[in-house]
Amino acid sequence: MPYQFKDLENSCHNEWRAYIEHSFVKQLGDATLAPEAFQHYLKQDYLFLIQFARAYALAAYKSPTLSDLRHAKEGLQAIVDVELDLHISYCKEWGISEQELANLPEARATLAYTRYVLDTGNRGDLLDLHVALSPCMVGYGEIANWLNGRPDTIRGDGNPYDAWIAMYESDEFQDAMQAEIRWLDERLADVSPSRFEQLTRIFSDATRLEIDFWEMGLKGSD
Ligand SMILES: Cc1ncc(CN)c(N)n1
Repeated sequence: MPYQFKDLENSCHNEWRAYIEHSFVKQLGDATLAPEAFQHYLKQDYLFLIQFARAYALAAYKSPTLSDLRHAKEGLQAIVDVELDLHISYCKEWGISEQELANLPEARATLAYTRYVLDTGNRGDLLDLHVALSPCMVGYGEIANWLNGRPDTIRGDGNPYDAWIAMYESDEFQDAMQAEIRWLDERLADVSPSRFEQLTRIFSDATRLEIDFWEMGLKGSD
């Protein structure tokens, strides 16, 4: 049976569910999240997105074919033109200026996650890098869908975090997520069991680092 992206999720089912259904996510959905926790998360996420844009640029550099290059360009564009733009205007609404964002120090959880992905991409090939990027791209789309299916989730004006959910349920983000899954499904179909084993380690590491990112937001850790 050829491997698929779903097999990566299944290989670390507990960590994946702990990431998708984290308390930070639940509180964001039912509007009980402390505003300070959200603001801390937003600031660090700006720094995170800048490093992730670099990782997509690295994917472009590592692309052997025009189609891989286009895929990397779409990932970079989704972060720079869609997510970061929305993020900056969203931060303004939460009282965080672009100037403040530009001068922030990175929290340890941000450093650990982003440098892990960049290092994995530098050491490995394009598939290693995309597997390391996938909990970010696929996870947030899945989180928006999971929140929408949860009875406790509040949508609309009654939830100050509604715009955050809207960003990740948007067609643009969901399309980018599906494109990433398709790209991975095509590549994973050809890998051997031992190669798949190596990739599950990368996927599990990146998923655990996503969990740490939520924890950093909840605890306000630097
Ligand atoms: C930490 C984190 N992970 C994922 C995403 C979604 N691109 C994000 N904005 N921030």
